Amino acid sequence: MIEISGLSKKYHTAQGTLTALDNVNIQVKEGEIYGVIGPSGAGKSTLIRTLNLLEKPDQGSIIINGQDLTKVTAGKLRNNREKIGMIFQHFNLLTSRTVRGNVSFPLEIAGLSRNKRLKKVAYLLELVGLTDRADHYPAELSGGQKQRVGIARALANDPGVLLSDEATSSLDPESTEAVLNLLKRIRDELNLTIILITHEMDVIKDICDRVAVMEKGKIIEEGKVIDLFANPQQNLTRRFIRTVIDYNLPEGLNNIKQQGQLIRVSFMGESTHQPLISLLVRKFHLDANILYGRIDDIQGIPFGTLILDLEGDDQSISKGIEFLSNNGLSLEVLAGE
Ligand SMILES: Nc1ncnc2c1ncn2[C@@H]1O[C@H](COP(=O)(O)OP(=O)(O)OP(=O)(O)O)[C@@H](O)[C@H]1O
Repeated sequence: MIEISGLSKKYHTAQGTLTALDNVNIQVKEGEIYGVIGPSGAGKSTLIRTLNLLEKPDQGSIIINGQDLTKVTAGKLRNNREKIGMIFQHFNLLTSRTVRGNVSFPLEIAGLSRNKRLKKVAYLLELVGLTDRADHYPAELSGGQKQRVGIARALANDPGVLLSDEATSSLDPESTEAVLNLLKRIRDELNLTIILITHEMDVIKDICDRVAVMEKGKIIEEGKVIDLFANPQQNLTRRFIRTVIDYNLPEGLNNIKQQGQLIRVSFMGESTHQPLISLLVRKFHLDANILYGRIDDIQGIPFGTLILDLEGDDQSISKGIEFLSNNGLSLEVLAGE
């Protein structure tokens, strides 16, 4: 369990004081993949650097398994760092070492015997599917393979926590999928806790259990990924969601003469199995014209979006909207007559 409480960090520059982290509170459960998403400058890297013990926060605590990392003395820093693995956007591999040499490096620093190192490296390369590349140099690998070396190296000292800093941002879609699948697999096999920072909502949608949305150093929204998709509260969250699920009315439909009240309905899981729209029409004597609809898949859960043009008297429309809302659908009124 990771408990980040009241974390704050200011930078004092010639231009003035900049608040990079502003009272950040996050709890991550063991074995969870927790995403932090935000635009450039939101404070994501600063958050990772404080978790990584590369920077001290001005205030707050980071408690991992009962120990407050912000209170760790210099002598114990290395021990604690070993328990937190890290992977990077640009891999940070040693170009003059082979794949084997790169994965072996943290074990050499930890003082493991040659025999033990060889065994451990062989196990790690097997785990990430790179046994046949052991004697290659980083320059001879694809981006996805380089990141898998980075993952093997990060796992060398058996960390309980893995920090991922934009680890798929410079990869093509196929390699991104392979790396994300690998992260999911090692989480399952090793019961790792993963904190992942990204500016890509696709990554959050694919592998995160929960997510925090960051803006200007603050967490502005937080929750289960599926709940955030179904019912985003903040404009920034909606903007991120629209990068993966574009639920705006397609352009060609913008000119259609709307007859009644336009609403966007989002539904997921159980509610996709109920005939709520036909119930709405029958119960409240409304006409519902479906202008647009799509069903996406979020981590195996169907997530649907419909844009309806509801026609009827005002009171029936209000009651109908209430009915949909009471039945677990998330609604947004787009425009009225
Ligand atoms: N060492 C530093 N000195 C001064 N200001 C800094 C320093 N590091 C970060 N900042 C500032 O703190 C704010 C948060 O930066 P941070 O790098 O954490 O954001 P980010 O969300 O990771 O952005 P990006 O996605 O572009 O990497 C920014 O306004 C940045 O300019």
